[in-house]
Amino acid sequence: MAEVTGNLFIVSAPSGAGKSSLIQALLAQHADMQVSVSHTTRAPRPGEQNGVHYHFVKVDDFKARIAAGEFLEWAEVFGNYYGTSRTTLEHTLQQGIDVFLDIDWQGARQIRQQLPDTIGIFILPPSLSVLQQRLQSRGQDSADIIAGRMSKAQDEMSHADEYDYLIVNDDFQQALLELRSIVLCQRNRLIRQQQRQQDLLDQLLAKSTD
Ligand SMILES: Nc1ncnc2c1ncn2[C@@H]1O[C@H](COP(=O)(O)OP(=O)(O)OP(=O)(O)O)[C@@H](O)[C@H]1O
Ligand SMILES: Nc1nc2c(ncn2[C@@H]2O[C@H](COP(=O)(O)O)[C@@H](O)[C@H]2O)c(=O)[nH]1
Repeated sequence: MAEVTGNLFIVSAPSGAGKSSLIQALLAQHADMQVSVSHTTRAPRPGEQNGVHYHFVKVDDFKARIAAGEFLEWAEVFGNYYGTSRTTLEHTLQQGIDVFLDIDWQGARQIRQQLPDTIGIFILPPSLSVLQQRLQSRGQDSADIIAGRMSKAQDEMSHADEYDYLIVNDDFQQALLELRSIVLCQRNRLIRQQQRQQDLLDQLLAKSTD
């Protein structure tokens, strides 16, 4: 039996809609899934650890990695660079591990062009005022940064129709249940599909040796 590769899930949302919280809550229930740790030129927030939340790098370092083709996707978001390491992601998927990318719509487009089987999930806030309250109550960004992120929220949401699934994150537990259902259904589908392909291959090989 051939090895089953992992599923790749992209989760996007306007800043503060709750995508990181939802992914972390799902991973707490499924230790066999992982979230990709991006590189960023953004300064760490209080409590953020290098290599855990992000790989924090300088702009020159990030640009050198772009030039070396290290990123499967990268984008400038809210004035900082963010990118996904190609080799780390490929290695994790090859081990059969499902991976989440917490990335913006620009990165999602780049991934879809290269890996069309990727499953895209877009998280919507119940309203813009709730989004603003969440950014404020998170208590990690200045008023200026929150204003900048709010000004980009509608632009990010205008790309929601490029994704396979939409989840409105109003009640957190309900949204988590929806995310979990999508992920588990897709996982079962991929396992069945890969098993069918393997069965077909086995039959062809058996015939050719008859
Ligand atoms: N359903 C919910 N109800 C109330 N608060 C929520 C809900 N979902 C998330 N939050 C809170 O909203 C804040 C923003 O959530 P989170 O950091 O997960 O957003 P995000 O989409 O990952 O943002 P960013 O793109 O800026 O990283 C956090 O303080 C989180 O605890
Ligand atoms: N295209 C990419 N976007 C990314 C990546 N990592 C994070 N992000 C997105 O940036 C914003 C801001 O994140 P924050 O941690 O500063 O709040 C958010 O929309 C993330 O999804 C990436 O590797 N590529």
